[in-house]
Amino acid sequence: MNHIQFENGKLILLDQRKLPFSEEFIVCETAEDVARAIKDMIVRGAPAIGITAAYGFAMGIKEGLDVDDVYSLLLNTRPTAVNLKWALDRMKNFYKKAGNDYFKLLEEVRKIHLEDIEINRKIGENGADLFKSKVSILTHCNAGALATGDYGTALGVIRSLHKRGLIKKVLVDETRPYLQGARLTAYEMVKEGIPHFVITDNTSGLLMSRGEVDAVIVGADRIAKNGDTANKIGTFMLAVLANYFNIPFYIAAPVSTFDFSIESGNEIVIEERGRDEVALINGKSIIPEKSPVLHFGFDITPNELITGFITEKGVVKPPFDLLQKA
Ligand SMILES: CSC[C@@H](O)[C@@H](O)C(=O)COP(=O)(O)O
Repeated sequence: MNHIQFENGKLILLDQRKLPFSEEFIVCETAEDVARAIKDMIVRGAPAIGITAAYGFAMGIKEGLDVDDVYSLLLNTRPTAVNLKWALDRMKNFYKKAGNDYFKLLEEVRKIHLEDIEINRKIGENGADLFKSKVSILTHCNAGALATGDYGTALGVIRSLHKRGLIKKVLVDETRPYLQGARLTAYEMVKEGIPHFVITDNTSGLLMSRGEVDAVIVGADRIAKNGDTANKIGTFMLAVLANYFNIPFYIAAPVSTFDFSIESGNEIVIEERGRDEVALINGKSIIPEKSPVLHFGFDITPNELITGFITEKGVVKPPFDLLQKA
């Protein structure tokens, strides 16, 4: 998937707001453009925004911006996904050693980008090892190639399972209101020829009660030291349902999504977004003009509802000692 490309000093991003109906690209020429692209969700998904911000950092330094200014410009775009801070911290530390040598900075960004793809393949294989027969997997939001450097985390596991001939079907939550599932995950499933059904967000209980779901696998935006996990709004409800029906519930995420500086999910800032995303469908209001909305982008799933964390270092549970070793 060529959704994040860097050519001749410009960052070219596939405009994910337009998918699946048109594949249009946006060209970012400055760090400011990159920050806007993250804020406006032209690119989204925790690892993908980290990679994008790292390109923006290198571009900002080339423009002659102050290092702290470019760091905070990019960091203040979206609050919940910790991969953004992880990538910017790595770039800032690298800058301290390499100085403003743009080509060296760019090399480091490409490293981050390629490493992420490699990590996702490992996550995919580690996750696929959990299953020995054909399974139906339910997923929420888009934790796919589009949300990462490529291949995906939760969808990485699904891709690896599919290669092994072990996917019966993927149940794709539409993921209101931004419809990352209906628009983006379904788009990836079609491209890969993976059998799937798009379902409304309120269908999972019925399917679980009928034995139609063997496991739930989703991505994450930030995982606290105790395993509490922030992911797309609606993830928590799925975890509660899965627990009720005794269905394994997995988080698939790279080590860069773990935030060992916070003890629990209470410390995670949850993004709140504008009214229009909830109130409008295709530009038309579906609610009374006077109704306000509550629109949280993410929720926190408590660690006790999570069967395991599928990472590039293996499938783990808290305490995450193994992940904290270099
Ligand atoms: C591998 S992506 C993991 C998460 O970032 C994903 O599940 C998610 O919640 C994305 O939210 P988004 O608001 O689309 O950026």
